[in-house]
Amino acid sequence: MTGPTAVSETLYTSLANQLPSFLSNALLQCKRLPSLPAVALNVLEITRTSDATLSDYARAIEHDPALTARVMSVANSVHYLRAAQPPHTCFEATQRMGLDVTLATVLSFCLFENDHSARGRQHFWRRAITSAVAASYLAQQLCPHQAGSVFTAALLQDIGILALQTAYPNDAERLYGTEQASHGHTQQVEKRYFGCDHALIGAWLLAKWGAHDDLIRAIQRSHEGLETDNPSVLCLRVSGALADAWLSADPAQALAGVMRQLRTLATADEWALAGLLAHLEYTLPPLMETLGLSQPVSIDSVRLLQEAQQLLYEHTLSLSARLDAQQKARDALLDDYAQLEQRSRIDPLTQLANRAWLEEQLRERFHLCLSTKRTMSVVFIDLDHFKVLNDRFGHQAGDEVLARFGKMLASLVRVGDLAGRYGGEEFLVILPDENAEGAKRFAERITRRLQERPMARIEQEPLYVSVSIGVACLTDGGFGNERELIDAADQSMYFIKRSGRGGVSVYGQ
Ligand SMILES: Nc1nc2c(ncn2[C@@H]2O[C@H](COP(=O)(O)OP(=O)(O)OP(=O)(O)O)[C@@H](O)[C@H]2O)c(=O)[nH]1
Repeated sequence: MTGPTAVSETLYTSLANQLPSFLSNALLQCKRLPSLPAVALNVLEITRTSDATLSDYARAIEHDPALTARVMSVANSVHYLRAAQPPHTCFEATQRMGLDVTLATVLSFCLFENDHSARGRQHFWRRAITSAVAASYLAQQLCPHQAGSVFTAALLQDIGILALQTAYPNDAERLYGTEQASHGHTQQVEKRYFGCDHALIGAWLLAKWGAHDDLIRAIQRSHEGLETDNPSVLCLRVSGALADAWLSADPAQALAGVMRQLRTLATADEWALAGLLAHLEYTLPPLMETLGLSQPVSIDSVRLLQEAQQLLYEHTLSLSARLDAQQKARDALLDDYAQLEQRSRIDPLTQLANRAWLEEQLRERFHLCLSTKRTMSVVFIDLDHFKVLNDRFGHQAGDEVLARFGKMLASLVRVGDLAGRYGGEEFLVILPDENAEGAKRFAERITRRLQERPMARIEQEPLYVSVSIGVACLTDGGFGNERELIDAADQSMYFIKRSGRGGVSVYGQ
């Protein structure tokens, strides 16, 4: 068995270095800092050996006559007096009490004797006992060989609070007097006050006593999340939350919170909560009484679990309603976004693609054609004498013509083509996989349609318009980019303008 000297000096130094210096000074100078006699440390060591027997504990305890007397008197108390005869030896006493009670008695005697007065201490010790009982029960299910060491770690996990209460007695009531403050809240307050929380201080204190590294590390990391592969660490971390729930003013609500956390764990099925709660209900009251602690309100474990399950169920329902609402809001946002995006591509007057979308699409398709060795044509359309039209019939009539022309153009293109308004009275059509001849036929269809159909009626009279069209095909020009392709179609269109308007010209022909 390793003794106090086996503790790693490096670990103690590293923990001491993590403490803010004002705090380590205050703790080191504090004359009443909790301490554990060698006999208690020996008992702690025994908890680590999975094959330890009760007689190992009895032998260790017997080294200290005062401690032995205390253990015998607890064993003699009414709750353990099952045998007619009072126990005569420390072994009989430990046998009668069982391992957990023996350990709790030893540690409470060494750390708390005659010191249960302050309200914070009462709460502290009740939480320690409750988590220890819970942790040991859980360990019996998940890692039975480590049940003893898990019990001790849980019992001592908040020993840092005791150190802080002793070193800062004037602040203790303010910091720890509110029994209903959550453990998480206490940690935050400690960090604000002292620059670290009690888990680090507890680990440091245990290292100072010479406790084993495993115990020190378990306590140092006792506030970390539940995601761990180590079952004994998990039992310890869950035990604190369970103790808080058990001692809370609203145990069902608090337990529902713990159950929510447990549900996220892979081992979710293994948490035999009903058994655990029943164990707490029957074990804690006599144990608290034995250790001289006032009783918290008695709890019916079956009802507690039912209420917590109901709350959990209600929480799940409201959560799924919230998720539904969020999903709907998200869908609506996506719809809005899609509509906005669509609108940002459309020219409002003609309902065709706008110039920005035309240019983006042309750029993409141009490069796609080059890389896949396919072709495409563009058709550049400019309405003739539009200024005259506007001047004669008004801007509104001009708008009507543009809108009607847009509709007509849309009716002529095929799926995959893209028709858009390039500028005021200029339009552009992209025809994928179309050669110059095909694009020319398409352009002539436009001019024919305009001869057949008026684009407006002014005072019942039909108004016909003509267009000048330039066509350019990708394969006919050795174009370096999409801009050059548009310029070529534009040039061809101007050729028609110069030749008198109303016709089609193909680039390069
Ligand atoms: N009603 C209306 N007119 C527009 C719109 N955008 C541009 N225009 C007008 O279209 C006319 C274009 O005039 P010009 O560029 O001289 O061309 P044009 O009169 O068609 O002459 P050619 O192209 O040479 O046949 C201008 O008077 C612009 O004000 C619009 O959205 N609505």
